[in-house]
Amino acid sequence: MNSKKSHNLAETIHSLLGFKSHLNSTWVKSVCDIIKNLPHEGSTGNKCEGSATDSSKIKEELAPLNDCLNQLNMQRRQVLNDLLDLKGNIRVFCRVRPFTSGENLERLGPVVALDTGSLLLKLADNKSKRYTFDKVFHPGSSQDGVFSEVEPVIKSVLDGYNACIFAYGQTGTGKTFTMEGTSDSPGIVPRTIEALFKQSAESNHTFLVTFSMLEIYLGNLKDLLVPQPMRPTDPLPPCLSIQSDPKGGIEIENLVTIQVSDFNQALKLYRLGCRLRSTASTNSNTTSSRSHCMIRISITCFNAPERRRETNKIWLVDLGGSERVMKTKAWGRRLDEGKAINLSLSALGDVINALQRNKNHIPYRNSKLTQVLKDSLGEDSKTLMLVHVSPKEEDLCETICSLNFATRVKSVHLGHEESNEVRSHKEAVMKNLQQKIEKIEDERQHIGRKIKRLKDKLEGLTRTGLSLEEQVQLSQLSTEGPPPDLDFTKNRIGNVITALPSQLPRFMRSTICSRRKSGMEHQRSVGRDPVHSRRRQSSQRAESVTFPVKDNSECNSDRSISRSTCAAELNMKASIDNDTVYSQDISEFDIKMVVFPEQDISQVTSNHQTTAQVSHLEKNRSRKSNKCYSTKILKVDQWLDLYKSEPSISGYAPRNNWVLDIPISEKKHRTNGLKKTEILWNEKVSTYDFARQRIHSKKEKWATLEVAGRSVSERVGAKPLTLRDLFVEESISSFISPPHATRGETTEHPQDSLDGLLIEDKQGNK
Ligand SMILES: Nc1ncnc2c1ncn2[C@@H]1O[C@H](COP(=O)(O)OP(=O)(O)OP(=O)(O)O)[C@@H](O)[C@H]1O
Repeated sequence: MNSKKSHNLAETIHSLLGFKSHLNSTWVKSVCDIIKNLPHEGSTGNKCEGSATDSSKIKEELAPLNDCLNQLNMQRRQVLNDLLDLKGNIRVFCRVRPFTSGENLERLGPVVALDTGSLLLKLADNKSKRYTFDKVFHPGSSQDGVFSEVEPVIKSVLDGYNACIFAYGQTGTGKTFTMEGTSDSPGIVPRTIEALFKQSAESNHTFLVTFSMLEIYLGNLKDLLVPQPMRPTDPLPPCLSIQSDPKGGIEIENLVTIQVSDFNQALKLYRLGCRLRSTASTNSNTTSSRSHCMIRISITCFNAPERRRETNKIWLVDLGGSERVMKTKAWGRRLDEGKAINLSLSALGDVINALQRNKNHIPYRNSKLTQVLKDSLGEDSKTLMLVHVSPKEEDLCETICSLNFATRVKSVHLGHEESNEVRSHKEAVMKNLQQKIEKIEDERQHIGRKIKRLKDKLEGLTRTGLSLEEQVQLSQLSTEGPPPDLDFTKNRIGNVITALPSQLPRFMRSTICSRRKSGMEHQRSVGRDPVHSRRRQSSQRAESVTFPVKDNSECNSDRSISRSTCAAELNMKASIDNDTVYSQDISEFDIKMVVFPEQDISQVTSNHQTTAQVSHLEKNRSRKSNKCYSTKILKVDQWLDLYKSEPSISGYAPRNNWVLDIPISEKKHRTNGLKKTEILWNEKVSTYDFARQRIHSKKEKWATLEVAGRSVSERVGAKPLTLRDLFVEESISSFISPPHATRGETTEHPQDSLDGLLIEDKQGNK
């Protein structure tokens, strides 16, 4: 059965729903079950008897092996969980950044790493304070070393647990280095993706892995996999809103979720997403992250009862840098960003602290960050917080703040300091568990290899059951009703807004005031000049405010009011204050309010709906009460097709010519025989690597070079780029996204005018 047939079949089954009274969701489920168990085309008909006997023999051999593997999986899950329980479901690590070039290496810093679990902070007057964590990574620690401590959590994710890994710390202390890393030393995100795929391949199950990436900038959620408009006439991407289901599961409406089949695909998506992150130059970091960057990897596995959940997820979060605004002397937009980051970080601290203390009330609703992570923090989720500190004397205050935050987060240990005896007993038990895990792992691998060999043999003889995709379709059909409309190719950005809610019951859909219209949509419906309509709305500038609302609905949504700046407009205004590389900051400037189901139904009734329509709504509501919001999963091609006819992908600047500001000076140099030009873009250095791309001829200058405007990332005279071009262009050779500037670099040829800017090609032609 190919996927097309399955899709049609799914549609056909669904179209029969409601025709007769017995054709209800239970009926759909039983039909689906029958289909799942049907023999396949290849396995019937004129198959020779010999191969049938062979395959039944192989199946006979496979059955006990699979049972055994499942047993081992279950054992491993149990032992690993015991180990993590002992270690603590919320663990806090501390990483001390080494001195970087340009910093005064002669003076010793105040942070002294004592052993693998504690560090000493030297304070004034010969005083010092000792801090203890689950693990301390010294300045010389490697990315490998860090990841080895993270790996058990990844295993837990494959076992069906939700997890969250955070990088916390003052700006410039190495959070992005730890999470993203560099080409030579990849960080936690690429390693996690790699480990997930590697371990899932070794498992006897098939996993459906999806990738999403968003950032929380100034309190607003922004999809990092959606190219963002830079011109006022560009359509706006759909608004993201947080939905919660009765079981406490969190889903983000409209968040692009892409099915990834291997490490390379996921990594390419990650790197494209990294390009869209809001970064800016601050006193502390030339490429400071001004937002929380969140990567969500979801895993679905059917028919694996030993897993904790059928679908679970891991969030990898590079938090915005905490900062003391007094010190950074930030003002204007930088100040707003700093405040928004600090507010949400303290909300995160409150949540983790409340979880650690088993409090009845967990204040998830105090920030978007904690709302998004609600189902991945606490309960049986695994949480890792990596707190980063600077080795510098002048950062002592920030270091104390970060260490106090970390101590607060692991507060469960406070006041319950274990005696040496208890600790050594615990360590012995953990060691024992660790050895057990290793033994089970060896056995698993041995049996896994046997199973693989047999399966390969079997595959040559007969086709296996339904593909994962078919399983997903059938599963969605049997649990939620309508199959997801995967035909996105005809939908464009604006249409997605309308396409998505059409599959939700009315009460789940956003109201007029909750929906942000795309530029095009707005133009169409209001018939006004989009520039004017936007400007009218963009007068607000603030961070998101969330009001806790008592939720007595079966399917509550967080009711929030978001206001923020219209970046498209701000980009147009040349202000030195607005130099955040926020290519996508087209955030909401209207009031967003997600209406509760009951309220919505009563509204509909009062709007003279027929009884039949209301009962249809009710039916939908009860169907959706099992699962409030179903994620639409796109294949990479479907996602690329969504934006295939974009004239230019303004949000994603090509990797090696990252131009988002007015160049003020440039320098040229030669590295390994390759000519490079580095241009200082208003405190931000972009590297042009001519070995990789020859696009920098005179004709192909960026608009920024010719127009004395700001933040126009559009090439003049060059072929317009599509998302597909950029996706294909991404090479896996390096992990790092935009070229990271080296601090303290000076320029050789300062120049104030754009006219004199010369770009060299590989041959050195000007
Ligand atoms: N462990 C490390 N080893 C080597 N270099 C490091 C390490 N940690 C950080 N760095 C370097 O320090 C600089 C700042 O690091 P990074 O940008 O990761 O900080 P950050 O905490 O993410 O800052 P922000 O919050 O402003 O984004 C980078 O040049 C990075 O390469």
